[in-house]
Amino acid sequence: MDRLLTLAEADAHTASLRPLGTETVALAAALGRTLAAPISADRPFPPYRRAMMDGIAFAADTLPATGPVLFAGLHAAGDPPPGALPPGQAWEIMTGAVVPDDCDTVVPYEDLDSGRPAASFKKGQFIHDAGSDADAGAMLVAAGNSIGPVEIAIAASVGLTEAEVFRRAKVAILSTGDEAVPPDATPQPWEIRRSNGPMLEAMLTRRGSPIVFHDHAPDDPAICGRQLDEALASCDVLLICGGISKGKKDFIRGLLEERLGKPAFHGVEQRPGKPLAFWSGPPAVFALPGNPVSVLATFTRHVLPALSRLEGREFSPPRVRMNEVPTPLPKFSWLLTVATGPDGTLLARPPGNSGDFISVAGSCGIVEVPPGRPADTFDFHPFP
Ligand SMILES: Nc1nc2c(c(=O)[nH]1)N[C@H]1C(S)=C(S)[C@@H](COP(=O)(O)OP(=O)(O)OC[C@H]3O[C@@H](n4cnc5c(N)ncnc54)[C@H](O)[C@@H]3O)O[C@H]1N2
Ligand code: MOO
Repeated sequence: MDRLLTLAEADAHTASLRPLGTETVALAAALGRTLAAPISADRPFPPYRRAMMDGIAFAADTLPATGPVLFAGLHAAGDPPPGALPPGQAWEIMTGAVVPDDCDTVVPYEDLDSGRPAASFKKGQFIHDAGSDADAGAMLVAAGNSIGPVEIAIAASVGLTEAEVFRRAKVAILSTGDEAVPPDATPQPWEIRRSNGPMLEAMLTRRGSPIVFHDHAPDDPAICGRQLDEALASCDVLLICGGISKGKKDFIRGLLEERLGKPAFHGVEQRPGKPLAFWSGPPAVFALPGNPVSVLATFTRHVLPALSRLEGREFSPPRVRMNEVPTPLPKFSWLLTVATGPDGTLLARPPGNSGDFISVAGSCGIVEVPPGRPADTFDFHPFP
């Protein structure tokens, strides 16, 4: 490890990462991606005066003072505008139909009384005016926004079948350690089953990252070196877990230095996750400290924002309040695992130590507790 960096100093290094580029994909495949070109209105929204209720449409000033209103006919959604409405009469109109130019009011069926509008209606009611949501040519969604279901709806409504989006970062995972055997193996009493790889794969899958390589390296530098070469050749971001601290078998830094030179940093004033190392690449490499809660916390705090940046979107953590204000550590930032409490506030869910991932079951993210002095609000980094 080198001089320990503060979180802000570490962030300054990962801030050097730049978006990988853009591509055009089918609209359905754009879900979860970042928009690279704005979506603009091809016509006004709504494109015509839209009836908002099933009922009748008429010109309020022409209605006879008493008696039932005569219906001129039925005007449904999808019908072109009808001819002129005879004065004093009304169309039966359906939700989504064009309100004819010579009508100014819609009254729902349930507000009719003896065949005429109950007195309480207001002229102009239940009409969604053309262009009242957006003018033709207006930008509806700016580049840089995440594409969710609403953005898909907007894109479809302006006639897009494809979207220009930022490329996804291709991720490789290499976990390490002779003691960590596959989940389907029966471990010896001195062994454990691997959990870091499956956890990282789950996090990445949740956020839609393509995983192009996933393997486990033994504590053998020659074999591990070959695996590193294969991983580095296939990915935009390599995640290694374990083998990055001070142990006699922690040779990950040396192997990476042979290939990529000195790391941008190795060691951050944070708990858990102090031995985190980063090479800016390409490919960018994060060597995550092997303890499972360290992997969880460093991936969430450092890798997720870096993946967002490579994919064209800056992540800014929301500020949150905690159910109980945590006592800060004297010198290190605390990456504190939290869960959502029954009243919606965040509850601390700290592990016993950074090997204790059982205690953090049910957590939903980490809050960053700055060192030294107590705070009221905290940056929140949710899990994907
Ligand atoms: N002399 C020092 N020793 C340690 C320091 C230090 O500063 N000086 N830092 C400690 C901290 S903090 C951490 S975190 C760990 C990180 O060490 P490594 O990145 O080298 O990780 P490993 O030693 O390989 O493993 C640590 C721990 O995690 C378990 N592990 C590893 N891989 C997996 C996996 N795929 N699934 C589940 N569990 C895994 C491993 O068995 C170890 O128990 O170093 C401290 N030591
Ligand atoms: O800080 Mo290490 O990441 O706790 O065990």
